[in-house]
Amino acid sequence: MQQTCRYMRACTTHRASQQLLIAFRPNVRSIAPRSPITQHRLSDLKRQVSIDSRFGLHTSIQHTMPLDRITFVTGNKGKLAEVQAILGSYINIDNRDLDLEEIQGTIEEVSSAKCRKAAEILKTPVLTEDTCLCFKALNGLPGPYIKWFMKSIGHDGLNKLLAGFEDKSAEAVCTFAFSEGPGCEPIIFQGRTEGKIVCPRGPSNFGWDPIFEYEGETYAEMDKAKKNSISHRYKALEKFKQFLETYDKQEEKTTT
Ligand SMILES: O=c1nc[nH]c2c1ncn2[C@H]1C[C@H](O)[C@@H](COP(=O)(O)OP(=O)(O)OP(=O)(O)O)O1
Ligand SMILES: [Mg+2]
Repeated sequence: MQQTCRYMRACTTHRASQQLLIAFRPNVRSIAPRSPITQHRLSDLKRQVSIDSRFGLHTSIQHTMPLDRITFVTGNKGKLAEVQAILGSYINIDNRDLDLEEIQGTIEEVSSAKCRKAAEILKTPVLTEDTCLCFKALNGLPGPYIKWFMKSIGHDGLNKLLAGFEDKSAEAVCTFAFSEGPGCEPIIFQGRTEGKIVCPRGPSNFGWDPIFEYEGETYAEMDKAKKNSISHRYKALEKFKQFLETYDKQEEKTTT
C-alpha cells in the first residue's frame, strides 16, 4: 500500500510546538506518532513555546511531502536488492550512497546516529540500516563490527574464531532506522534470525551469506525468495511495513 498524504508536516519533536501548530493550522499534523499529544490550554502552550524559543528551540514546517517514497541510504548493493524485493511494492525506494560515520555503541545507537546524519544531509525522509552478526560464544561479538571482521579475516577467519567453542550458534540482526527529516528522531525496526556458523557453502556474492546456516541451508545456498521470507532483514521490514500502515491510517483519520 502506498501512501499519499495531503497535509503538511510539522517537523518538530517538541510536543507543545506540535500542539500549537495543530491548533492554528488544521492541515498541520504531528509527525511523531509515538509521542501522544496531551491536551493543554492554548495559553499554556503559547507560554511554553515562547519559553522554549528563549532556549533556541524552534519549529520548522516542511512543504507537503507525501510519504510515497523514501530514500534508503546504503552503499551495499546486496542490502538494496533485498530491501527493494521486500518493500518495493509498498513504497517507492530511492537509493543514495553516503559515507556515513558508524559510531561505536549499541546496535540501536549505531543505527540511530547513522539515520540522524543521513536525514540532516539529505533533508528528506530516510531509511538506514545496520547489520550485525552476533556469535553466542563470543557474547555477541563481532556484532556491529562484522564488516571489519569480514574484511580482515574473511569467512575462514570467522570460522576459526569459533574453533575453540562447541557453540557455533549466531544471530543475524538487522536494524532499520527511519527518520522523517532533519531533527526528527529516528524510529527503530529490528529483526533477528538465529542460525549457526559453518564452513562456506554457496555463492559468495553477499557478505557472510555462505557461512550463516539456517535450518540446514546457508543463506547463500537459499533461493533469494526464501531468504527474503525468513531473514533478519525480512523480519525488520515486516515491522516497518506495519508502521507504514498504522501511520497511513492515523494520517487518514486526522485529515477527515
Ligand atoms: O544479509 C546479509 N548477508 C550477508 N552479509 C550481510 C548481510 N547484510 C549485511 N551484510 C554484511 C555487509 C557488511 O559487511 C556487514 C554489515 O555492515 P553494515 O555497515 O551494516 O553494511 P555496509 O557498510 O555494507 O552498508 P551500509 O552502507 O548500509 O552501512 O555485513
Ligand atoms: Mg556500513
